[in-house]
Amino acid sequence: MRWKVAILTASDRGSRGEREDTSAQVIRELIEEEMNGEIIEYRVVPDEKDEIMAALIEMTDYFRADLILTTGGTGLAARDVTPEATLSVIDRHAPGFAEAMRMYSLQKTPRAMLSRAVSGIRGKTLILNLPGSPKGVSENLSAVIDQLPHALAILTGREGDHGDEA
Ligand SMILES: Nc1ncnc2c1ncn2[C@@H]1O[C@H](COP(=O)(O)OP(=O)(O)OP(=O)(O)O)[C@@H](O)[C@H]1O
Ligand SMILES: Nc1nc2c(c(=O)[nH]1)N[C@H]1C(S)=C(S)[C@@H](COP(=O)(O)O)O[C@H]1N2
Repeated sequence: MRWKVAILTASDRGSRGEREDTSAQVIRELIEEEMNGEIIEYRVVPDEKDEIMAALIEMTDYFRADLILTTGGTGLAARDVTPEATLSVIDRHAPGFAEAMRMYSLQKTPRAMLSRAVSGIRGKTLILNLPGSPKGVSENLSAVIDQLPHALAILTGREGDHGDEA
């Protein structure tokens, strides 16, 4: 059993096909190489709360992802609404992941404080927000990836390929 991971990119430019989604590629590489995860669904939506919510709900309730990683829309710009969409679909908060990512990221750049990323649980799916830039994605995901197999094992009641390693 490999962990089933979905990637959701929230980006106006990306949804118009105006930019290669290198941030999603960074997520895919880290998940496949560091966690032996399988990307089961990938979607790009504009920075619209309803569209982000709908994608998160489908990835959870229909695709049954163990983990959803979002990228983009966590900053202070008017159209950045990924955290609000996430908070609208979760049943339970799991703030430790976002806290750990911000703490680690602040050692890389003071700009990390601009990320409003949140983390929480819908059903048996863990949802983590990551920033939009490839560098932000890499640094934030690296901060928590070692703990994810253990976290997902507890959340889902299953063991992944790598079992309870952490
Ligand atoms: N999915 C992505 N792939 C590659 N680079 C990205 C992606 N999302 C954002 N970036 C880059 O990260 C930086 C900050 O992104 P920001 O969230 O402000 O995106 P934006 O381009 O202003 O808006 P949007 O992505 O919503 O159109 C920018 O340099 C942007 O090019
Ligand atoms: N580790 C890390 N975290 C980071 C960054 C980064 O380069 N590295 N960029 C920051 C910046 S500049 C912004 S604006 C916020 C939000 O990014 P987003 O609006 O693209 O989601 O993430 C922050 N978090």
